[in-house]
Amino acid sequence: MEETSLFILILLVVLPVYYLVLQHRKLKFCSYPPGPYPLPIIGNILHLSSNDTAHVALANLAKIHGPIMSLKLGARLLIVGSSHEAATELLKIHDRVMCGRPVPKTLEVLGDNLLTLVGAKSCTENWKILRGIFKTELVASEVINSNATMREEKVKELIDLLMEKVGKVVHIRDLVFTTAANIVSRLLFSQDFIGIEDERKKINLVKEIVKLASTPNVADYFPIFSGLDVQGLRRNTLKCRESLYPLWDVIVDGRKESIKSGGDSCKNKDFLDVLLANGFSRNQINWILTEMILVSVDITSAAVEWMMAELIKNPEAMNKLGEELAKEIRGNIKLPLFSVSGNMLFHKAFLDDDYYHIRLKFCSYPPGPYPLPIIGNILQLSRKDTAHVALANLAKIHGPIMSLKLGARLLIVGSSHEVATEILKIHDRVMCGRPVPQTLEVLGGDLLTLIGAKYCTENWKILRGIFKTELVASEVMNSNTTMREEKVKELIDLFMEKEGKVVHINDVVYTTVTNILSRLFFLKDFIGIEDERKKINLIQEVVKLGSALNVADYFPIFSGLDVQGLRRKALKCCGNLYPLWEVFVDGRKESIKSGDSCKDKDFVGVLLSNGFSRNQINWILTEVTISGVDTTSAAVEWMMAELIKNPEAMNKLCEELAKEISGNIVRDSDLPRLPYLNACVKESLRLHPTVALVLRTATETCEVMNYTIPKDSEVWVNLWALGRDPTKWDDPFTFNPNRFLGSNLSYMGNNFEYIPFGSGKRMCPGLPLATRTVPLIVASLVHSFEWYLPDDTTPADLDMDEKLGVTLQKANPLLLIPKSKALEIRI
Ligand code: HEM
Repeated sequence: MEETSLFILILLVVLPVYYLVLQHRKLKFCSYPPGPYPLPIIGNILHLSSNDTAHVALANLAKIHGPIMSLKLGARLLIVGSSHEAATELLKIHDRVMCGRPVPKTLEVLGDNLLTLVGAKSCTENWKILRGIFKTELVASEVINSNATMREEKVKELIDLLMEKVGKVVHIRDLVFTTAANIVSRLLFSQDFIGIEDERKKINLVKEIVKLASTPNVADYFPIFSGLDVQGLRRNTLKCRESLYPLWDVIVDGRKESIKSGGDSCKNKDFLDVLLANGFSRNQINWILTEMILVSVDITSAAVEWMMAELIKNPEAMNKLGEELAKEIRGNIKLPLFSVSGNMLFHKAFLDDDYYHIRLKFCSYPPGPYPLPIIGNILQLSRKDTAHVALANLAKIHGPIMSLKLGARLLIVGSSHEVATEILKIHDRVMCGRPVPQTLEVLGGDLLTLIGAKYCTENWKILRGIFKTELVASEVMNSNTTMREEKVKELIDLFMEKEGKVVHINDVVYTTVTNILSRLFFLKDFIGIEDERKKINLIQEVVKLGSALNVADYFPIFSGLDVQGLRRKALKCCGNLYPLWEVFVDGRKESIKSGDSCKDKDFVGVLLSNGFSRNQINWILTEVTISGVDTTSAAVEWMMAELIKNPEAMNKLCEELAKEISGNIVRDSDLPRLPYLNACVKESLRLHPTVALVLRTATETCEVMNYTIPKDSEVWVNLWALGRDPTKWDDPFTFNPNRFLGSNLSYMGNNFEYIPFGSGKRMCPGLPLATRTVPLIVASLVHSFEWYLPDDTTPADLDMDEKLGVTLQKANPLLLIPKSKALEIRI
C-alpha cells in the first residue's frame, strides 16, 4: 500500500516537472521567434505582470528581442508582432490562418455554444452567419445613412447634458459611454439602453463585464486549473449576467408582444426584429446584445476620451479644429465643445486616479450688459412699461442678440430679423416654450391651456385644434360675419349717441371685441350696458396681474411664495370672474339639455359636449379673452391715433371708403376691396405691435447665431424693434401706409422683419379674427364719423407715449370727439 502511494506521489510531482522541462526544451530548440527567457511553469508572466501596461512592456521587450517575439504565458505560447512588417505577415499574408481568437474562459460561460462574433474561437459557419447579419443590419451604408438623424440626436442630448453642467467638472468617458451605448442600442432595438434614471447602474454593469473579461484568468494559461474558477471570475460574470439578461428580456418580450399584436407598421425593422424573425433563441439574443454592447461602447468612449485629452493637451490642434468647425458647420447642431474659437475655454486638464476630468468653462452666451450680482440686469429693465424700448437701445450697443440676467434667469433677446428667423423659424421646435408667470400658473394649474402652456404638450395641441376649428376656421369666420357686423353697428350707434362728446376709444372698443368673442363662445353678449365697467375691470385686472413682474419667477428663493400677493389677487379676481362666465355656461347647458339643437355649435357647446369641466371652461374663456381683447382693442386705438396724427392718411382712407362702400355700413365683404385700409392696419401694427415682445423659452439647449442658448432660458423677440429697424424700413418712425401698398409682406409670419402675430408653432391663433375685426371697426369708425381731438389739441400735439403690459397700450388713452358724417344710404 505504501509503495502504491509513493508511486502516485512520484507521478503527481515528477510527471508535471518532466512535462514542463520538455516544453521548456522544445521551446528552446524549435525555431520560434526570439523572446525573453521564460521561467519554469510561469514562463514570461512576470514580464507582463501589470496587465494595464502590458502593451508598453511588450513594446520595450520588442526593442530587445525584435519586432516578432515569442513568450510563454504559463503553458501558452504567445507570439507578439510589433512592426508593420510583422503586422502585414500576421494580419494580411496569414490572415486565413491567424483568424482565430483567444476567448477567455471567463467569457465562455456566457457565450459558449452560441452563435458569437467576438467570442468565436475560429471563423466557423455560425460566425459567418452572424457577421453577415451584423454587416447588413447594423453597418451597411444604407443603415448608417438612415440612422444619421438618430446619431445626431444622441450627440445633441450629450451636448445638452454638458450644457447643464457648464462650469462643473464632467467625466467625459462616462457621458460618452452613455451616448455610445444608446447609439448602439437604438440600432439594436430602437430604444435607449441607458436612461437618465439608470444613473450609473447599467454603465457599471457593462464595465464590470468588460473588466472581468479582460482580467487574466489562470485557467487560460495553466491547464491544471482548466474547468476551475479559482479567481471567481466566472462566478462573478454569471452574477453580472443575472443582472443584465433580465434587462434584455424586458426589451425582447416587449418586442415579441408588439409583433404579436400586429406591431408598429411605421417602425423600421431593427436588428432585434431580424434576430426574432430568424428564430434566434432568447439566450442567443441575450448573448448577441451583450457582446454588441461590450465590444462597441467601451472602445468608442475610450476613443473619444483620448481624442479630447489630446486636443486639450494640444491647444494649437484644438484651435485649428475649432476654426474648421466654425467655418464649416452651419445650423444648430454645432458641438459647443468646439464652439467658435475663444468662446469657450478649456481651463484645465488634469489626471485623477482613473480618468481625465476636464473642467469646462463656457462663455458662449450672447453678449449683453454686465449683470450685477444677484439682481443681474433687472435695473436696466426696471421700468417694465418701456422694457421694449430699453431693450432696443441696449441692442444698439450689444448687438441684435443679447443675453441679460433677470435675477437667476438667463434672458436672451433678439432684435433683428436675422435673429428672429433663427429663433422663430430655424429653432421653432426648440423655442416653442412659453415663460408662464407663477401668478398665472395658479389659475391655469393642471388645466388645458393655450397661452399658459409652458410646452407644446399634447393637451396644448388639442386645445389649439379646438380653438382653430371652433373659433377661427374660415367657415366659422364666414358664418359669423353678420354677428361681427352687428356688434360693430352697435358700436357705431353708441358713438352716434355720444356725438359731440369726448369718448374713450379703447373702452368702447373693448366692449365690442369682448362681445364678439363671447358671441362665439356662447352666442350672447358678455358685457351688457348695465354692467358698466365691472366686467371690463375684472378682465383687465387679470391681464395686469399676469403681466406684473413676479419676484418668484426670477429668484428661486421666493419660488412658491407670494410675497407680492399677486397669486392671491389673481385667485380673488378669478373668484369674481368665474361666476360671471358660469351664468352663461350654465345657460348653454340648459339649452343643450332642452334640445335646442340649432344652437349647439358654439365654442362652449363644443367644450361641454367634449366633457370639459366647469373649471376648465372658465379658464379657457378667461385666457382666450385676455389674449384676444386687449390686443385687438389696443390695435384699433393705435390705428385711430395714427390716423388722427396723420391727416393725409386719414383723408386718403376716407376717400377710399367713400369710393368703395355703397351705403353707410362697412361690411366684412368690403374689406378685400380696401387696400389702403389694409395698408393702414399693417403700418399701424408695424409701429405699434400690440404684442411688442414675443415671449418664448428654450425647451432644449441650442445655438442661435453661433451663441449658446441653454435649455430653459427665457427668449424674447422684440417685435417693436423689428418694426423700427432702419436697415429694413425707410424712414422707420414715420407712419406711411404707402409702404405696404403693393408689398407682399403678410401677417403670416414668413417675413421676419414683419411678424406682428409672431411666427411658428406658437404663432397667434387668433389672427384670422383679429385681421377681420380691426379693419372692420376702424373702417366703420372712419366712414361714419369725423373725429376731433378734445381741448383744441392739434394732431401734432397728440402724444404717442407707450405703456407695455402684456400688450403695448397707449399710455394716455385716446380721447376723441365723434361727429357724424350723416351719410346717405346709397343703394
Ligand atoms: C391685433 C390683434 C392681435 C395681435 C397683434 C396678436 C399677436 C399675438 C402674438 C405676437 C402672439 C405670440 C405669438 C408667438 O409666440 O409667436 C399671440 C399669441 C396668442 N394670441 Fe394673439 N394677437 C392678436 C389677437 C388675438 C385674438 C383676437 C385672439 C383670440 C381670439 C388671440 C389669441 C392668442 C392666443 C391664444 C395666443 C397664444 C398662442 C399659444 O401660445 O399657443 N390673439 N398673439
